[in-house]
Amino acid sequence: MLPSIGIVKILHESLREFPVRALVVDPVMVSTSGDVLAGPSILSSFREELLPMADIITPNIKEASALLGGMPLETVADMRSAAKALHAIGPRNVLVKGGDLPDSLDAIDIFFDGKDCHELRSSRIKTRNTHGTGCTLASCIAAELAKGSSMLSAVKVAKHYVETVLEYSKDIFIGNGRQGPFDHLLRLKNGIHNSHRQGTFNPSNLFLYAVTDSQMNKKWGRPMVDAIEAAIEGGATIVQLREKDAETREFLEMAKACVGICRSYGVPLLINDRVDVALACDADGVHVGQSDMPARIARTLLGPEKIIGVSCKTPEQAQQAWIDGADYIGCGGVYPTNTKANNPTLGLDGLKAVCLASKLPVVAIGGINASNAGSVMETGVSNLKGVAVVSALFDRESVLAETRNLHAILMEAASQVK
Ligand SMILES: Cc1ncc(COP(=O)(O)OP(=O)(O)O)c(N)n1
Ligand SMILES: Cc1nc(C(=O)O)sc1CCOP(=O)(O)O
Ligand SMILES: [Mg+2]
Repeated sequence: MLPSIGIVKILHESLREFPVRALVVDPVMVSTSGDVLAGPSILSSFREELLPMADIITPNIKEASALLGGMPLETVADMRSAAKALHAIGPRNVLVKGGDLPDSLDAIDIFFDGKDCHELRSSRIKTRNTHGTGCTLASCIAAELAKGSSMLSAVKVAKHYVETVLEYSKDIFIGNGRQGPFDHLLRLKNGIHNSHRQGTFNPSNLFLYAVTDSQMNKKWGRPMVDAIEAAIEGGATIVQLREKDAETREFLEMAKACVGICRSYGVPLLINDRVDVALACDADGVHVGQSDMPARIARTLLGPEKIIGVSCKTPEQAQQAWIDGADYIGCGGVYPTNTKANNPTLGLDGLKAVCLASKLPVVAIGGINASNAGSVMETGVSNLKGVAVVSALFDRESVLAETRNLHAILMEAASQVK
């Protein structure tokens, strides 16, 4: 809430001097309750100074109309035109919030990124407790961007959060006045933070990352589901189904069976390469490499809740993974491997360079086994969260024993680093 031209100017100068990673501008002028919070005198400084710097602006329809010189906004089509007109002023993305749109059963927002216009719908919750919804939405977008989400994904998560909290707090009665507040602590109170399916990705899941290989399991004469169950029993904290030879239908059937096993243990299951298979079996996410579907597109297809990992061998790729909205990076080959043909070896220095280039959690992969896993973990880079392993678990007689042993080694190394 910036009530004077002087304050807008100081903010503008400070942001030029100390640029931020992502600037979310909620041009607070008229509240949902109709109160005027910043007068028309500062409209031009908003337009000229703040809006062009913004990564996203989030006006409600009254604010969008005011910023556009009183343009009437009564329909979704008007909101689309307004989003485009506001984009022309300079912000990189625009979200026009239609919560106050008359005659609409849903709460419809229009998101425009300069190219595509998205209509984002959520159900309209009947409640008087709407105080602070706009501020919460903008803050949640900022928090999601800080965590590395793409813009559209951040907006979707924020909208979903506001909708969920409105529903949760719709019957609270406290205080006086026409509107009541809503209760942001829903997740804590409902224990949602304990469930990776409903919350966001937990980087500690990367600690012991088991990547399957059907050839190896065939060689040892065991079904894939048995191998996965043994790995989980031994301490695997996440599983990736990596099927390089299977036909789509066979892959999907296997994936469904593996989802069942992993879900019964509360361990996330990711699908390597195939976003379609991940969607079809409702896996927890995908892992994609530099020649697979780009993570940015996978995020659009899978939505904000699914886990997306990206293989990165260079600091540039690591920076891109963050921009694309990935949840974690798989970095390798740390050591030479026979499991993936022609895979370049980065060594521990290459691994460190990738870790330092990103805030995303990283899992190391490639030639890692019981004899070198400790050294990998002891590199001590704070965002290196674990190791991903194929042959050292699955090209062995006892998956259970190998996973247990590796888990113990990693626990020991992690305690040294602390
Ligand atoms: C955890 C993890 N890291 C890296 C990879 C390799 O992915 P990619 O480069 O796409 O190669 P393929 O595995 O698809 O051959 C991975 N699968 N998992
Ligand atoms: C699947 C994969 N990706 C790699 C990468 O460097 O991105 S190395 C690799 C194979 C890892 O198998 P193992 O644990 O048997 O060495
Ligand atoms: Mg791949």
